[in-house]
Amino acid sequence: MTEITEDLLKKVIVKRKSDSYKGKYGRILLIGGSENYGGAIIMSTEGAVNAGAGLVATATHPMNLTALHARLPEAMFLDWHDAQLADLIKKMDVIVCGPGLGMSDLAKQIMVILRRCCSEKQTVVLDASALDLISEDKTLLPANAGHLVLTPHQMEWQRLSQIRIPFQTDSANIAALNQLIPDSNAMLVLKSNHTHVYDGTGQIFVNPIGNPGMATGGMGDTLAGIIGGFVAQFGPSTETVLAAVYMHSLAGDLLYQDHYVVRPTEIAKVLPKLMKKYSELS
Ligand SMILES: NC(=O)C1=CN([C@@H]2O[C@H](COP(=O)(O)OP(=O)(O)OC[C@H]3O[C@@H](n4cnc5c(N)ncnc54)[C@H](OP(=O)(O)O)[C@@H]3O)[C@@H](O)[C@H]2O)[C@@H](O)CC1
Ligand SMILES: Nc1ncnc2c1ncn2[C@@H]1O[C@H](COP(=O)(O)OP(=O)(O)O)[C@@H](O)[C@H]1O
Ligand SMILES: [Mg+2]
Repeated sequence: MTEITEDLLKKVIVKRKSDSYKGKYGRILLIGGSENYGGAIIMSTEGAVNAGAGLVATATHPMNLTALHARLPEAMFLDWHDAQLADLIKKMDVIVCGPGLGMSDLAKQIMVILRRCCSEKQTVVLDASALDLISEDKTLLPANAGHLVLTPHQMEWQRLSQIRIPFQTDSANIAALNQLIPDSNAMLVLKSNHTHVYDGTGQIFVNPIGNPGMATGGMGDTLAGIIGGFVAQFGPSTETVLAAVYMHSLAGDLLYQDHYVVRPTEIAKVLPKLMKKYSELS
């Protein structure tokens, strides 16, 4: 097992080249946010924008439009009922699906569209309801994606893997991941107070940082957006995902020094400054 270290941030977060434009930092689509869970996809989107994705679009329930744009005019919006969703998915480098998506028939249809439209050039990050929908119907897994990153908390992983929380050992988790997705391009980010990350080749990484101030609704939604934003601009490697996991907790620890509770939106807020610092050390 390998501990993720700060050095990885210096390696992954490189200085931006003068000779570049938004298209060089990745296109990302975030899908989620039903009537009751609009905040989830807004927090994910905030994670992706502040992590530096070049172009960000959000497909969500139309009632979230005003709130989304009030916080994030940087994000493009698509009504998730719109038939253009399929074409939009095809144009993206990264798709994050699940935060606040819910378990409705429409949510299932969206998963079917995602599975049909994603391709080997793309990374799909699956979180929250997307994982729960796959637990109910494994055929919804977007297996054609070039890279898949699953980000369950322990209960979501229990539903998906059928391994009860006390029995979620590294060896059991690796076996379940390989059974679910035989492709070595899949990663499992199993979130907890010490998140373990498994890549498809059997390597195990542990995140040694983070704090209980981060036990706040929306913290995982934000992480999914940060992972997506990192992959969009730094490429779909194991190191990129590990750096995103570490950066999320590092921001949390920084805030926890003088905050009793760490708000997910505050994590997103400090990202650009922290990323600047590490890019100058690279
Ligand atoms: N602002 C918004 O819009 C927000 C919207 N959100 C959206 O809500 C949707 C549902 O997601 P969810 O995570 O809230 O619910 P679910 O998957 O049922 O898990 C809770 C159950 O699992 C159990 N549990 C055991 N271990 C656990 C662990 N380590 N971590 C967490 N839970 C653990 C836990 O046990 P208990 O608390 O009862 O002890 C409980 O029984 C999803 O779409 C998400 O994106 C949220 O992100 C919040 C902010
Ligand atoms: N006690 C803790 N110590 C460190 N990190 C924590 C702790 N509690 C929660 N986290 C982090 O917060 C996030 C919670 O994710 P999740 O349960 O999916 O949140 P949500 O669905 O509400 O957005 C994970 O990244 C997890 O590692
Ligand atoms: Mg979650």
